[in-house]
Amino acid sequence: MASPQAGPVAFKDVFPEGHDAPLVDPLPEAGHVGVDVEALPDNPTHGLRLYQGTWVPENWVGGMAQIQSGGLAARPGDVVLASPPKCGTTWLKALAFATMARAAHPPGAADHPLLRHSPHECVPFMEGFFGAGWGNKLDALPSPRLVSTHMPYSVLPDCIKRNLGCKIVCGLNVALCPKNSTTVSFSDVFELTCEGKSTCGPIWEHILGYWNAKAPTKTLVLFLRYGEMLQDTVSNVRKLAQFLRQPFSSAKEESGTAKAIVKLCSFDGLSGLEVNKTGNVGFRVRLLRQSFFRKGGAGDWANHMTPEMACRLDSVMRDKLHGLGLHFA
Ligand SMILES: Nc1ncnc2c1ncn2[C@@H]1O[C@H](COP(=O)(O)OS(=O)(=O)O)[C@@H](OP(=O)(O)O)[C@H]1O
Repeated sequence: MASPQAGPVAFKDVFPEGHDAPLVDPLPEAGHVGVDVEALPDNPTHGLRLYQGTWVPENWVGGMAQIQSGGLAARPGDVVLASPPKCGTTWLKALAFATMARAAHPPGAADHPLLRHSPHECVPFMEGFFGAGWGNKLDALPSPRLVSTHMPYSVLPDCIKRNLGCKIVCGLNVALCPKNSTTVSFSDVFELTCEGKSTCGPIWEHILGYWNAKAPTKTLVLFLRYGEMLQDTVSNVRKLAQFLRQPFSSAKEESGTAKAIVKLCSFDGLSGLEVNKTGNVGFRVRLLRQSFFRKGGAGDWANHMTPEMACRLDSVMRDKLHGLGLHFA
């Protein structure tokens, strides 16, 4: 079992060249991929393309294709955070990083990386890295690596799916309450979301892919649900630590360290930091705070959506995920 003392991830390993890396648009021209990419004609502003059955921003396609074509050599200890966009990725990144790196970076430390760097800097976004030509940086990271992706299971490379020790943590907000985050953050694309044309959608396919992968494959998949995490974050961090094979060693560690991790990664804690308001996430994002820390919590959808819209989206999700045993909040 990997011990936290083995020095799993540490900030310096993620960005070896430090925080001063220039802003790089991770999205080079996708056109060079050529195959299997169709324009989404009625949504030109969002620039989504259909890539292998998934709607993705044009500038992620190149990175995805590189990962699929052998760019990434998965290793047994790799941990992949796989969540649809706007479903709690930032929080999941912070919690997983703080948990895995707790030996190198105790969560209460005054110089903890998450106080100086965005969670998106601490956990590299795979397709963005490859798209920006930084794939070799992931190669250089020591095991166990912690990376993130918005790719659905169907698009993930086989080396991750078949690697006995690879672990996937899937953040699930939408399965319980799709109207909460995705469509609020992207409220102008409500209709398209209902049709499945949302970033890395159809969103139900994203959920189904990882959900169905749990049983038959050897890949280890853990689902964490945003709503449940809001209700009892400490228990979910305990579950996460166990899944990562870095369980808290004692009740004392659990009550101290786990609670410190939760505090460090809380919405109020992270969103108030200067780095998360104006900082550099390693790639170009306009309106940083609005993108990753808009409101937090559950239920804000009611301020952005009519009851009819909410009902429609619930009904679409219920219909698509029928029989999975996933309940709606
Ligand atoms: N620490 C913490 N705790 C609880 N909730 C948090 C946290 N950090 C981010 N968020 C909320 O997550 C929403 C953004 O989703 P993502 O992080 O998945 O966005 S992204 O895909 O990485 O762009 C977005 O939700 P909304 O505010 O409803 O838009 C964020 O507020």
